[in-house]
Amino acid sequence: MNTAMDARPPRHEADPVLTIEDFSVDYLGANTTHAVKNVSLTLGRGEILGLAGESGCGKSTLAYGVTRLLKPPALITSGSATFHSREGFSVDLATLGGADLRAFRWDKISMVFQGAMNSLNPVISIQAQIEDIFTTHRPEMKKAERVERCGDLLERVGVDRSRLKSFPHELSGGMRQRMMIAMAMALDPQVMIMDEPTTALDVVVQREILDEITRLRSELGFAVIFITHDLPLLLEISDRIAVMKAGEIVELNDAYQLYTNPRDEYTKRLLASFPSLTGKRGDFIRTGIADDRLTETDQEVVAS
Ligand SMILES: Nc1ncnc2c1ncn2[C@@H]1O[C@H](COP(=O)(O)OP(=O)(O)OP(=O)(O)O)[C@@H](O)[C@H]1O
Repeated sequence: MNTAMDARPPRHEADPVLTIEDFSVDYLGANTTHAVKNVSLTLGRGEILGLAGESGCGKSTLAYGVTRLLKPPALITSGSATFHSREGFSVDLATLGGADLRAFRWDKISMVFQGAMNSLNPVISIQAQIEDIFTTHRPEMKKAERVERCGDLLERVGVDRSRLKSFPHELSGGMRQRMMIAMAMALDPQVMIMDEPTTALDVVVQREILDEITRLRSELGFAVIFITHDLPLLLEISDRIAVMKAGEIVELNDAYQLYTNPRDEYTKRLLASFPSLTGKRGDFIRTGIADDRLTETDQEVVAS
């Protein structure tokens, strides 16, 4: 029976923060690659959307394309990406150029890329590197406030503020990646795109950072596009998951629905390729994070 609740559009449609429509990207050359083909999706405000799919299916190209970071031979051949600000305005990212686009990227949409922690400048202190974001984007901010904010940011991601004086080589990989996440959050963006942000880290550190991301998302309300080929990880942290294959989204659904009732053959194969997902359901719920997605019957299965 349809209730008033059922009639309501899903949250991501009712309150979108990013709308991607018919987005296509080619890499031009003797053998042109159609890396992203007519992708449409809507990211809801505060939502974690997982983007899964095997290596080379176009996940990163989509992320770089949407944020206009692609360089030739990449060419956006169709579509648009529109950001809907919580302040009430919408902007087609294609209409932004140069300084506007750079400002927009830190301010409204920020990114954490795989291996980004290795691109930190080794001879500049952590403080100076974070402070630089404020000096550039918030020039009116006073020095004392900048330093205070740098310390707050580090603490937000679980790094002691005394580390501000350290240099990148003095921090562990996990700490450096936390610092990248802190930097991406510096200007309170409404969307964060994370491309394999924890892949290079050991599983314990990876787990800590993922918990941190989900906690901060609840606290600060930003939306995340989380890209990885690690489907079990996505099932734990995502509200919805889009599965990509050969440049196209073949399935997009609520994470739990996708896990329990995959519709596309490729999604089924992807799920089956992770042994831990084919065992008892308790194997999949590696932490308590996803417990609230389970029905009572599922809870009994996990408990037994
Ligand atoms: N600079 C480039 N020039 C030509 N082709 C490219 C370039 N970068 C990526 N491609 C191709 O575009 C397709 C999509 O690649 P992309 O890196 O977006 O996939 P991905 O799903 O993010 O992979 P991974 O998980 O390995 O990062 C692949 O066929 C890849 O070979």
